[in-house]
Amino acid sequence: MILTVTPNPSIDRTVVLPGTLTRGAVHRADSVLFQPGGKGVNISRACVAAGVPTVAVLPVAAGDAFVAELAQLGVEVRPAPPTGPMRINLTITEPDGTTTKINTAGASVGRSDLAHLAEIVLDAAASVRPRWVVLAGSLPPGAPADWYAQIGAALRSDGHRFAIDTSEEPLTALLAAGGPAAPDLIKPNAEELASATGGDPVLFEADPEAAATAAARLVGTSAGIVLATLGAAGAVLVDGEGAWHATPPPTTVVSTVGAGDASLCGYLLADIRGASAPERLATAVAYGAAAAGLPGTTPPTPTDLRTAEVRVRQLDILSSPTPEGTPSWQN
Ligand SMILES: O=P(O)(O)OC[C@@]1(O)O[C@H](CO)[C@@H](O)[C@@H]1O
Repeated sequence: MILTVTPNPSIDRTVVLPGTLTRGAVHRADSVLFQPGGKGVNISRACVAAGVPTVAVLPVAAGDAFVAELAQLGVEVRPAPPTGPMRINLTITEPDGTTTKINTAGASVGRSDLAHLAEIVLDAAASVRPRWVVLAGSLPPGAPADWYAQIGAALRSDGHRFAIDTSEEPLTALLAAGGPAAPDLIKPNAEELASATGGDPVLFEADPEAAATAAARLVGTSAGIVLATLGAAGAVLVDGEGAWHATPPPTTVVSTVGAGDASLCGYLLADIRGASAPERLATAVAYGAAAAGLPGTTPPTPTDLRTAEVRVRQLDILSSPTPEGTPSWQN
């Protein structure tokens, strides 16, 4: 069972262009997709496709078509306030896989809405006893940047393991909080890793060792495990035992939307079945690559995966011991 929390869900509208996007020009679309979106929602959808039970907590009215559509896809939703209009996020894809995304802000929340959302998350976690709670995506306007840190600390004190995929201020606030609010797992992309560690995202995608070295600085202080996705360069995994890099199979990219969510989901699914760290990373990368090969925000199913073609290698970035003989991030 994986419990996902998406405080700022979206309807993902994807416009598929037959050619290259030109700023200022009029285009005619090949097709248009409308899909339920938001990072936690995408993870719940991938769980269902893999046959793993999931519950998705999100601010939405119980009678909303969004909930009905997710129910039809097999995702059980625990609705929470506020129930303002669901935001619509726009994706434009080009035939070569170039993906342009414009995300809107979402409905504003007040203090009591957030308290109610937190209560629903904690109640859901207490009733379904998930193997993982995933807190994912941006926070809606009006939410304090440290909302994830607050809910993370509450989940931790109730004995839950939680993973986080977020960006900008909520990520900064979470990493700064540390202590009981430190997540068991974070899944930054190259840009988020760079913003958290002061590095260069272009360098991280070109040099996975550099990405892993930066990620290692967060392990043990800001997070238990870092799974950093690096686009076409695959992903690196750094935990208390070591560091690994995995490259994806050759992939014809259709839409990169949700590839990071799929990677995180793949990692968690492999973790639940007791896989080793390199296997967890391989599954994450297979899921991310499969998602990138699918249109719009379409989560992969197990039949889309080419896990055997993922190449994993151990990185020796953690092998230089401190004088006491333990890697510095474990001190
Ligand atoms: O604005 P956020 O919350 O950061 O991201 C939202 C979003 O881009 O994330 C998913 C892909 O990861 C999409 O389904 C959705 O539109």
